[in-house]
Amino acid sequence: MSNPIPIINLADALQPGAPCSVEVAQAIRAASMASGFFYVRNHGVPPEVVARQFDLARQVMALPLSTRQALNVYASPGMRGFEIEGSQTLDASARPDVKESFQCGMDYPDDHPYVRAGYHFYGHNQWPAEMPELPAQCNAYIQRMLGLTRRLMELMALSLGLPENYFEHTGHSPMVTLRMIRYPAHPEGADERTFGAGAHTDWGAITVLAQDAYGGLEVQTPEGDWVPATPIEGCFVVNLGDMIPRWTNGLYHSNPHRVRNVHSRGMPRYSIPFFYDLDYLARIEAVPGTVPPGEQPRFAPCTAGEHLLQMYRTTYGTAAKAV
Ligand SMILES: O=C(O)CCC(=O)C(=O)O
Ligand SMILES: [Fe+2]
Repeated sequence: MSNPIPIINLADALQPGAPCSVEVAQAIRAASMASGFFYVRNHGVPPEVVARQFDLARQVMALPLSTRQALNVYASPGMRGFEIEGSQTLDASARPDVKESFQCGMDYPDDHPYVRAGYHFYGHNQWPAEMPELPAQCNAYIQRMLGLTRRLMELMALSLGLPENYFEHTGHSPMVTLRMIRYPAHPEGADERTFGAGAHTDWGAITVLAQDAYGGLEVQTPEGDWVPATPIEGCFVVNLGDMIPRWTNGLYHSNPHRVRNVHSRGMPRYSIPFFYDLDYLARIEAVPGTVPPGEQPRFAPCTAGEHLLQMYRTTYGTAAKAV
């Protein structure tokens, strides 16, 4: 089957005002109105940067269970640290996810107003002492991803007929999560309710996913079929999170996706999603031109922080409610 997820070439659209920005924005609009998934190629992040992050993912997930348990996400107000296998159930009708991960975000200083206010997601990272270089290495990758997602937000604004900088104010102190996931081989004899990551939509604004060569990610099309998001060398998979349909009154989609590590011949699969989830206080309500005259917006306005907190509580169960 041909791959229905389009590939968008960012080469001549990486800078504000770049000559191909409008054409690229149109391609983003088409993909966003379909499944909300597309690949980006020539995205400006060198292959060696991505390869190094995969090396780190393998190393960090190979740390002893005792380290991973001591630094588990529940010990951190912002859900930073290790997710032990079975912690998260992305699809409430399925079994707990067969995956484990390490997640980190931006370390805002103690005197940052959001840290002082105790906003969720502005807590500190939990770093394993065994890998002293990890904080700087992850931070460098986060900065790369931030540059790319900010540009994608500009192209998204253009795609909606808005000024390129329309969303700029929503990204001042963003919530971001860098996640390095290890999927063990799909358990033999597993039933149909078993997934590496159960069917879910992402919750934030934009996700940029690096995946290894095995595949296993599937995306639901608007018709309801599941299609593979086959790995393509040099490309990231980009998908929209639920904040974008809220922002576009349902014009753009954040489609369900899921993972089963069934193509790796028994090897673990690694993936590295980067979630760009906006400023905690960013208000999310239908942007101009998306609500037909005489109609009411389909979604109640909310802040990005409120929306995200609700989703964490739903999928991590009661333990996350305590944080
Ligand atoms: O591992 C993947 O390919 C996708 C992961 C994912 O969808 C997520 O973490 O939200
Ligand atoms: Fe996802």
